[in-house]
Amino acid sequence: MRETPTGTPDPAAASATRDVPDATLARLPLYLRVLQTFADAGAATCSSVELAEAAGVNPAKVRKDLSHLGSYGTRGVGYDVEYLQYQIARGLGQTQTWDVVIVGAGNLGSALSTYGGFAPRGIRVAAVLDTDPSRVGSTVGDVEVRPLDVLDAVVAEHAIAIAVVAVPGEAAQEVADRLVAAGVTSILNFAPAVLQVPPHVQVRKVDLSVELQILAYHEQRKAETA
Ligand SMILES: NC(=O)c1ccc[n+]([C@@H]2O[C@H](COP(=O)([O-])OP(=O)(O)OC[C@H]3O[C@@H](n4cnc5c(N)ncnc54)[C@H](O)[C@@H]3O)[C@@H](O)[C@H]2O)c1
Repeated sequence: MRETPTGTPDPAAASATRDVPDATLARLPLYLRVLQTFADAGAATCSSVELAEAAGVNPAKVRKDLSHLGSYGTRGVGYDVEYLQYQIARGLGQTQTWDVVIVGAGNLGSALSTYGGFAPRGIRVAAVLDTDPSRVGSTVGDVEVRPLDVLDAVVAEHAIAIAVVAVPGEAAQEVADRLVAAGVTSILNFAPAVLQVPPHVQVRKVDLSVELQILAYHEQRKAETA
């Protein structure tokens, strides 16, 4: 069981995201940001319409998204802002700290490990590993780059379930195999490779070039219709 930042086991957090669709999960951080602006403005409650307008989502979708977290609001009153913030944070696993390991301490791995935006969301880079002896022993952010050989020990020591793959495409499958063997069950893959993993392991692939290509496509369409 992972622990909350205060060290208290949080069983509710472990089950909070069960059965929540990915599309809903992707909108929850947006709601969280909007709710923080409401809280900063001193609002104790908000309606689904207010939340929807501020988030740029339709109100029915907001209500459906929040119902996945067991949050239905109160008729005529709306949602309690503070409690909804807690429920969403719990749904996103942010009431607990998740230690992750980054494999590959090159341009991308280094940038990710020094990024300050993970910690507020309950993600801590516990280890950065690389096979290049010239990188091992250097420091990225607060973390010393260690050899890939310590993977098993690092995963066991920090009870790591989540890993980031930031190695060249040709090394990605071998790294994934080692991660799975070490006990990692979730992989965020940046490498240009389709990873083969057992069914109990979840892989999410990030490809910024695809995102840029989509924007380029829309720009081209705009230019064509102009
Ligand atoms: N998906 C995206 O949007 C996106 C964006 C940028 C880069 N990338 C990909 O991310 C990966 C990293 O890119 P980069 O620019 O940081 O490359 P890089 O060459 O700077 O870094 C790669 C690092 O991986 C290490 N490495 C190689 N084999 C290894 C292994 N078996 N185990 C552990 N470490 C190993 C290397 O020593 C190096 O430090 C590449 O596959 C690249 O194509 C993806």
